Amino acid sequence: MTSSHNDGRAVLQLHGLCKHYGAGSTLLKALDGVDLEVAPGQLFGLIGHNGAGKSTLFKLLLGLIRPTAGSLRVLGEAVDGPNFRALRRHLGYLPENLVLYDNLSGLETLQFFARLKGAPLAPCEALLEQVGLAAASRRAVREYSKGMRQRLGFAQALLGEPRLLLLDEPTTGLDPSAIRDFYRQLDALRSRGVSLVISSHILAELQGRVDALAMLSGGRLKAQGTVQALRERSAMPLRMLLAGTPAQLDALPSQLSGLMERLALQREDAQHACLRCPRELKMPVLQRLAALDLTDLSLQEPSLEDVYFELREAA
Ligand SMILES: Nc1ncnc2c1ncn2[C@@H]1O[C@H](COP(=O)(O)OP(=O)(O)OP(=O)(O)O)[C@@H](O)[C@H]1O
Repeated sequence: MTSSHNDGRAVLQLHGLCKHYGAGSTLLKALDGVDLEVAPGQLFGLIGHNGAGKSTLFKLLLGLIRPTAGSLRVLGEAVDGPNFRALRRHLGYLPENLVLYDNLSGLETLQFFARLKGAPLAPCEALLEQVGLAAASRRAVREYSKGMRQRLGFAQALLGEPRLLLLDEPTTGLDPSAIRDFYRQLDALRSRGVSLVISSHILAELQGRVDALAMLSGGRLKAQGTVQALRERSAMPLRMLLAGTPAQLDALPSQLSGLMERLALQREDAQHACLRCPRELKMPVLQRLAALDLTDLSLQEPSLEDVYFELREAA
C-alpha cells in the first residue's frame, strides 16, 4: 500500500506504542502503551505536562527514534517499513528547539533546509513572505527575535508542501497577533487538506481551534476526543451566571429545592449569582429557572484547562 492510497484513512495509527529509556532502577517510560488514531484533514492537539511524552511521540512519528514496542503508521505507512523514507518528504516538522545557524540569513537558512529535504528552492522567498519575514529575509538569523526565529522554523516545516505537519509547541515566543496569524495559516492549510498535529501548553489557545486532541500524562494516553467530548467525560460542572432582581435571586434556593444538594449557588451581589451545576442536571435546572423570569442567564462550559486538571487527577 502506498501513501497515496491513504485518502480517508487515519493519518496516524498508533498501537501499544512504547518508548522506554534505561533499564532496572533507571527505567523511564517516556511512552507506555499508547493507542491513538488521528483522522485526516484535522487540526489535532497534543497536550500534557512537561515530560509527558509529546516530543518523544513526534520523534517516533518521524522515524528519528525507534519504539521499544508497538506499531505506528504515518499516512498509512509503517514507520519501520520500506516506503517510509519516501514518505518523509510529505511530512513537515517544527521541533521544539530548532537549531539555526546564526550567520546565515533567513533566506539562506530556508534554502539550506530545502536542500536537506530535497525540496525545490524556488518557493523559499514566497514562504518567508507567507510567515511575515519577507522584509527580514536577508538579515542574519542572529539578529532575529525569538518570534522571528519561530516563524522561520514554521516556514522550514512548510517546505515541500507537506501533507502532514507535526508542530511541537509552535507558538512559543509569538505575540498575540502573531499567534492569531499563525492559526489562520493553519486553517488555510487544513482547508487545502493538510493534516496538522500540534502540541502546546497554552490550552486556552487550543480550546476553540482543534478538531480533537489527545492528553498524555506520564507517557500514557489519559483522554482523547473533541474538546466537548473531554468536557463531558470529566465531571466538571457547568457554570450558570444569573442576573435578576434581589427577590428573584432570593427565591433561587426554593425554586431549585430537591436539586440544591447537587448544586453550588453563590451570590455575587444583589443582582447576580453563580450556579455550578452537574451537566446531567442542566435541563431540569434550566426548566426551573425559566419559571423565575430572570433578567439574564449565561452558560459557561468548563475551560480546557479546567478539564485538563480534572482528567489528570482522575485514575
Ligand atoms: N534521550 C532520552 N534519554 C532519556 N530520557 C529521555 C530522552 N528523551 C526524553 N526522555 C525522557 O522522556 C520523558 C518524555 O520527554 P518528552 O521530551 O517527550 O516530554 P514532553 O511532553 O515533550 O515535555 P515538554 O512539555 O517539557 O517539552 C521525559 O521524562 C524525558 O526526560
